[in-house]
Amino acid sequence: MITLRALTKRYGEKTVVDALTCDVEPGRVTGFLGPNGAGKSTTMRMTVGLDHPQEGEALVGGRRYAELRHPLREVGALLDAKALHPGRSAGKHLLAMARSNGIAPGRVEEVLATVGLSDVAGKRAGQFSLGMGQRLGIAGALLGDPGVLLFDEPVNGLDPDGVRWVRQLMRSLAAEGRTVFVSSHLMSEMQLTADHLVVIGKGKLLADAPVAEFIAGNSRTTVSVRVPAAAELSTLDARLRAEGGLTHPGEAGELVVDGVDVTRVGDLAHELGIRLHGLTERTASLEQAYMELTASSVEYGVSA
Ligand SMILES: Nc1ncnc2c1ncn2[C@@H]1O[C@H](COP(=O)(O)OP(=O)(O)OP(=O)(O)O)[C@@H](O)[C@H]1O
Repeated sequence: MITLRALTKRYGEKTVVDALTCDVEPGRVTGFLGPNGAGKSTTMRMTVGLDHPQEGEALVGGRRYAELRHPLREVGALLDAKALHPGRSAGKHLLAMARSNGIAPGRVEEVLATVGLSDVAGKRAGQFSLGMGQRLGIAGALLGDPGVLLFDEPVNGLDPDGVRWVRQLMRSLAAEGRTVFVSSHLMSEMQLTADHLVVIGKGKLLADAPVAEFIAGNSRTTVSVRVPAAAELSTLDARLRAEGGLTHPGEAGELVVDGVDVTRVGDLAHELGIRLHGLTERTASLEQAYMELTASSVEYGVSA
């Protein structure tokens, strides 16, 4: 479990993490979302003792990072996959990490196998592709078999196969009861990977909710209806508006209805004797819900 309590970080005049309070629970994948510069990496860095808050605290299993006796055995993190000694082999890099943290050297082979790098263990990290570097960073996070894991943009630079592999890894780590906190800008991927979301904007908490609840609470479900006869379409349109629905033309002659649920649209068409060629409920994606919520928190956006 990660506990953030009024966590606050300022750089000069700028507050980049602003009284952030939330719990990141074990046994599920928690996605950490927010526009560029929202303060995600800074929050993660403070959780693993690489940055220090001016106020508040970030706790791992109830303790500050500095108080953990064997930090890597309690919390693993992939923060900057490029922060490697380029001349050192993958195996030696992990062995050095194991030695300085009281982790059995045999664990190195295990994590190399987990991330699919066993065959290149002797290769210098500087010759690794972006994807291989990410895998090595993930191996480092897993080395101490910790109960809490943080991954900052783990799928950055990975091919589709690698992206799927990361998704399955995150899910299985959570299924083992670990705390998995992962930041990403890939909303479609987060929708598949995360159970729960923490969303921040300009350092402040914007949402802390299960994925389905977040989507439902920050977007609208619409109904798309297809009526082949133009006269019948306008009759149905008028009736839907009379019911308080908002309508507008969609793609390929469809009518998009907001504010009347799908069963009511079907029943009304039936009552009016109108023939339908399509009736579909359209649920918003995580991306749409996220854009809706964060629209006013985008720091580096291009104004329209
Ligand atoms: N060492 C530093 N000195 C000054 N400002 C910093 C420092 N580190 C981060 N910042 C600023 O803090 C803010 C938050 O940065 P952070 O990297 O935590 O955001 P992020 O949400 O991870 O963004 P991204 O999605 O772009 O990675 C940014 O405005 C950044 O410029």
